[in-house]
Amino acid sequence: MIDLNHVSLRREETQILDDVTLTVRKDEHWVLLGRNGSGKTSILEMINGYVFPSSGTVKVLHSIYGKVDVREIRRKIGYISQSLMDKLALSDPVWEVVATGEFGYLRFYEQIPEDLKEKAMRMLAFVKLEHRGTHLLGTLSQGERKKAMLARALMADPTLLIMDEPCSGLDLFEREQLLVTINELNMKSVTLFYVTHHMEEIMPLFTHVALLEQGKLIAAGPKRDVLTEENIRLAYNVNVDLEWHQDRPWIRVI
Ligand SMILES: Nc1ncnc2c1ncn2[C@@H]1O[C@H](COP(=O)(O)OP(=O)(O)OP(=O)(O)O)[C@@H](O)[C@H]1O
Repeated sequence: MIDLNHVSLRREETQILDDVTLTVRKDEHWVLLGRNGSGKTSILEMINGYVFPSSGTVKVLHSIYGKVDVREIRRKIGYISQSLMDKLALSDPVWEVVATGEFGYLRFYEQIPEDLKEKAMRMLAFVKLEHRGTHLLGTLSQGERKKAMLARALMADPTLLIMDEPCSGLDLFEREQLLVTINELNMKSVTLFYVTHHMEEIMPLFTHVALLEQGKLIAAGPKRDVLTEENIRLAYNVNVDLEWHQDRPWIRVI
């Protein structure tokens, strides 16, 4: 699904990524963790083909970037981020915003076919937001907007779904609701690549974790191997106690 092979990224004097090698296979769901400025967004932008490495190769969905039309690959990638959320039209009905995901548009300027509306409503039902379908996006709570964005990403039936801090800004209730919906994505044949600052968001469906520190991967692999108190101390320079509860990691700073 994703193959980063000895990837480095430099911008002027800054070494943003330093020899990152990471393989994400089908049927795995990954979480990328790391401190502010460790290079997480840079990795996501590389996977989306918006940024090219200074050295190394990026292979996504069996295609090596630089040798293919990245727009073709992007059609199979769902990307959920705050910057995308900021571009969606708050004055449009939710179902219409969701339907734009079919083509990757930001807005429709023509009549929308009825079958597309029905599909958008089905995606809204999957994220349990059908009852808000005819409301305007701007009237939804932050959590509902994130769910709408997830429904929009699912319209194109992505092979890979990248989520950049989808729970940021959500209260406990909204966050848990969104996480339950994300956990239900294991019913679909989509590979998840999820960035967060909060380890308790690592829901049971996630299988693997990668830990970045100052542009270097310090650990990557099955979640219980990577999420150790020692690795967390190395990545965050904080001593923690770690416990697993209902297959989610919970940490306590000590
Ligand atoms: N175009 C650029 N030119 C110079 N430095 C850059 C550029 N883009 C990113 N950086 C630097 O690279 C580092 C990694 O940035 P990146 O946004 O990938 O980190 P991040 O882990 O996503 O951070 P956060 O958790 O705060 O979102 C940061 O120090 C950032 O300032």
